[in-house]
Amino acid sequence: MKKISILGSTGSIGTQTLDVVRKNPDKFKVVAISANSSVDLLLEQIIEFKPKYVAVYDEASTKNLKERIPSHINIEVLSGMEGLKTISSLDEIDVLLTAIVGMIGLVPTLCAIRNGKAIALANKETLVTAGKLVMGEAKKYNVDILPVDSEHSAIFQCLNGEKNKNIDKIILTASGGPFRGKSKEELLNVTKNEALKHPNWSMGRKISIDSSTLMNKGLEVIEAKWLFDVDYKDIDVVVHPQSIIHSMVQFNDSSIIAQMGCPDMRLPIQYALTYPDRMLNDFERLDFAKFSKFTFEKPDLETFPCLKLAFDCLKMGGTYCTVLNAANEVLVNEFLEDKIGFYDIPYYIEKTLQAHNSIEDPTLEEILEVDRWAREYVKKSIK
Ligand SMILES: NC(=O)C1=CN([C@@H]2O[C@H](COP(=O)(O)OP(=O)(O)OC[C@H]3O[C@@H](n4cnc5c(N)ncnc54)[C@H](OP(=O)(O)O)[C@@H]3O)[C@@H](O)[C@H]2O)C=CC1
Ligand SMILES: CC(=O)[C@@H](O)[C@H](O)COP(=O)(O)O
Ligand SMILES: [Mn+2]
Repeated sequence: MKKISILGSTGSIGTQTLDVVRKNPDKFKVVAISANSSVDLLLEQIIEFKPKYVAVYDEASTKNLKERIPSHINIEVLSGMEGLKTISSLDEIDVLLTAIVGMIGLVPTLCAIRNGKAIALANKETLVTAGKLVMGEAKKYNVDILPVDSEHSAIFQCLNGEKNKNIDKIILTASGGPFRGKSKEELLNVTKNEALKHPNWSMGRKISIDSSTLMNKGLEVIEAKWLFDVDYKDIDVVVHPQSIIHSMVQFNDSSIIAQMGCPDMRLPIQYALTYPDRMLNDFERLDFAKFSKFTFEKPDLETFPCLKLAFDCLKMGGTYCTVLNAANEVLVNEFLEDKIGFYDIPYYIEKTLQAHNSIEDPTLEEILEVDRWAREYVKKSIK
């Protein structure tokens, strides 16, 4: 029985994780759940999964939840960052599944690692903002970081039984998002509702906007660099609009191994929880006869500058990726609130990067400070 704590149980990845648990009650037990403020859904999850702990980040929502939990239910209710850290490092858990969105997941993830907990990592922003630090701590504490992101799970599966040094390159597939094939002129005035319509995946709002700008692929390039210890020059991005090949690895003998499947995040979630085993499930099987073609294209870096900015940040190193991530989090939020346009996202990210004095080998405190600086700089710039 694997005992799980979930950061962000109410979101897209969180609820799909609970679905995997629901189907396998003899294999998994949810010990702790958490959210920012989705009290109604937390209450339903508490009643169904009977966790021992719940952490709510938002203070008013914590109070609201406490008042509504039926008196016969025995559960410890925690609050704020301390609550997230506590449920990430509980003695009774085996794995922390990070389904929280944004770099707010960094500190609790580090806390879990330092307490020897395996990490099933969906929260890519944690590795984007502090990849070197997180992977260094994972090595020091001998902790597995098991990828949940579909592309990284695919690469992880392709590398199963292989030695990393034989990698020629990693080929990350991208759907191209809802605006694939459009020109810059056509995208100048797109709305958030258009940007939220991902062609193949149903996901949370932040990652959906990131997919529409191709920043998601940029964040994934950075995530891949840290997870698989490869140089940015050895990571290629190819647009594959069908999202059936989830990513590939080319080895030094020219052989390419790909991982495929129907687009369903429950598979990489399940694999991260059962690794190194596989587990029978009833998920849809891929029917090749249904596909008249699999297609591949080069990403359009002119129309989607965010992907190039991510490569540039990896190349420059230091704290540039921290700034990229922080600026992007603020700007995506502003776009979702209709306060800025689609192309303001790359414009203000670039402006913030240009104003940044990078720090080599930053400590956690320096990363948090750079993150704070970048957020403030962006907010002042767009006023
Ligand atoms: N969705 C997907 O298919 C994929 C997602 N990912 C990555 O997984 C992560 C989660 O994405 P997704 O599930 O789509 O996001 P959602 O927006 O659907 O869910 C986010 C979750 O995080 C919680 N949360 C947000 N802020 C806080 C906070 N301050 N404290 C505690 N909890 C918080 C939310 O709680 P509340 O409900 O209260 O707001 C919610 O449970 C992201 O990093 C994303 O990039 C990676 C691959 C695929
Ligand atoms: C499901 C998943 O892992 C997402 O990150 C997805 O890959 C988004 O698709 P694109 O960013 O390729 O549009
Ligand atoms: Mn992905």
